[in-house]
Formats: sequence, structure tokens, C-alpha cells
Amino acid sequence: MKVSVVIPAAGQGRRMGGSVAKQFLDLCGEPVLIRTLRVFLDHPLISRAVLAVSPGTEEEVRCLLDRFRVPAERVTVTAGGKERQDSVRNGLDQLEEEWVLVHDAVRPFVTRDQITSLVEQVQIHDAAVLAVPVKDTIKEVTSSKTVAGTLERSRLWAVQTPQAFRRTLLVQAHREGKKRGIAATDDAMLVEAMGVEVRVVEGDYSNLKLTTPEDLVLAEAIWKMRSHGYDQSGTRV
Ligand SMILES: Nc1ccn([C@@H]2O[C@H](COP(=O)(O)OP(=O)(O)OP(=O)(O)O)[C@@H](O)[C@H]2O)c(=O)n1
Ligand SMILES: C[C@](O)(CO)[C@H](O)COP(=O)(O)O
Repeated sequence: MKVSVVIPAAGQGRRMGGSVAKQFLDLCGEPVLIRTLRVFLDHPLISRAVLAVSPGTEEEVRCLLDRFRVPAERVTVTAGGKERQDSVRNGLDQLEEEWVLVHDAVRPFVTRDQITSLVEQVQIHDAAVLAVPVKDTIKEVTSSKTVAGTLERSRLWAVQTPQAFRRTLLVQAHREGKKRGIAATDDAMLVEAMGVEVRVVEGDYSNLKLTTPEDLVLAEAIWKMRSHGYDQSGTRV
């Protein structure tokens, strides 16, 4: 069974601020991107990874992989695009494996078991995403900042990555989404638009997407917690 991963890593990190794109920031001694990449390359089910990076930085990223001794023969570096959706589509063009995972470069805390669960589920359902139940009450708000309504929290999940798909399905979903002008914030949205059911696999809240500065503080705490042998619930593993 062949499974590959596309890692969109071409973002600018505008919400994070600073001069260095957040995927290249140091996380306890290694760049975020390297830490994320290692989880997949160390997984027995993952054959290879495609990194979609800012156009023109491909060689710089290859040097970074070399510096951190990432096995280059299992990583293809390609140009990303204007939006995350474009970067993923470009990454997909480099693949031929039957199954594909898509995972944000800035989510370094995905676990081996979560990847295994997604691979198991995608082979049954063709599409599967990692998600956690929402903890806050979510309201729809008008442009004039008044509440338009409150969503039923018991039905709301915060979807993360990895998101796993039969590759041909995701390629078709991206093609149709582009044709229809769908601006998708995740890949599952494009598959849903085709009327295909997407399976939800429960993850955990430590699978943080580094987005704003306070996430860096959380990331360091999560890394240290895991390095000292504790899982996300604080239980010694
Ligand atoms: N054109 C883009 C935009 C985003 N990404 C990647 O998609 C992931 C999730 O995107 P996000 O957290 O929004 O990253 P940025 O777009 O960099 O953040 P911002 O919106 O704050 O600029 C990140 O790994 C980012 O590098 C990408 O590959 N190509
Ligand atoms: C794909 C994603 O991580 C799922 O939660 C999220 O939609 C990415 O959003 P971003 O604005 O591109 O970070």
C-alpha cells in the first residue's frame, strides 16, 4: 500500500508577524517544518513527502533538509502557489501513490498513531479528516459585529490536518473546485462539494496549528511536555 503526504509550506505567516515565515521558526532546536516532516518520514506507512514551498526558495529548502539530515530521496520540493489550495494542488501534481495525506507544515504535533488511524480510515471511506470537538460557543456574527445566531455546539468540530484521501478523488476535487471558483480553506471542503462523504477521526487538542504569536508559547510547552514523556492529557506515556 503506497501512501504519500503533501505538506503545504509556502505561506507567509502574516498573522504570526515577524520576518521569518513561521514554518521556518525554531521549535526547541529544529525548524517547525523539519519537525513536522520527520513525523511523516519516520512513519512506516508513509513512502514519501512533497513540500510545496514559496516559489524561488526550493533550493534553499533543499539545503535546509540537508543540514538537518532529512533523507532527500524521500522528499520532493516543489513550488507552492498564491493560496494554500494552489500549493496543495501543485504538490498533488508530483504524486502517483494511491493514497495521499495533506498536512500543514505548521502543525508539528501530529502523532504517529493519528497518521495510522487516518490511513486505516481513508482506505474504508476514501476521505478522512482529523478533528476535535469545539470547546467554545460559536456564533455567526454580522459585518456590523452583532450576533446573527448561535450554532449548536454539540454538532461542531474543529477540523485539523492531516486530511487523508484516495489521491484520484482529491485530484478531481481540486480540479472541479478550481473550475467552480471554490475558495477552500481545507481540502475536505472540495471533496464535500462533490457530494462525497468525509469521515471524521477524533484527534487531540495538542495538534496545534502555529498561527499567531501565542501559539509559539503553547508549542514550546507541548514540546517539553512530550519530551518529558507525558501525553497531551498530562498522563505519563
Ligand atoms: N499560499 C499558501 C498559504 C499557506 N500555505 C501553507 O498552508 C499551511 C496553513 O496555512 P496558514 O496557517 O494560513 O499559513 P499562512 O498562510 O502562512 O498564515 P497567514 O494566513 O497568517 O499568512 C501552512 O503550512 C502554510 O505554509 C501554503 O502552502 N501556501
Ligand atoms: C487546513 C486547516 O488547517 C484545517 O483547520 C485550516 O483550514 C488552514 O487554515 P489556514 O488559514 O490556511 O491556516
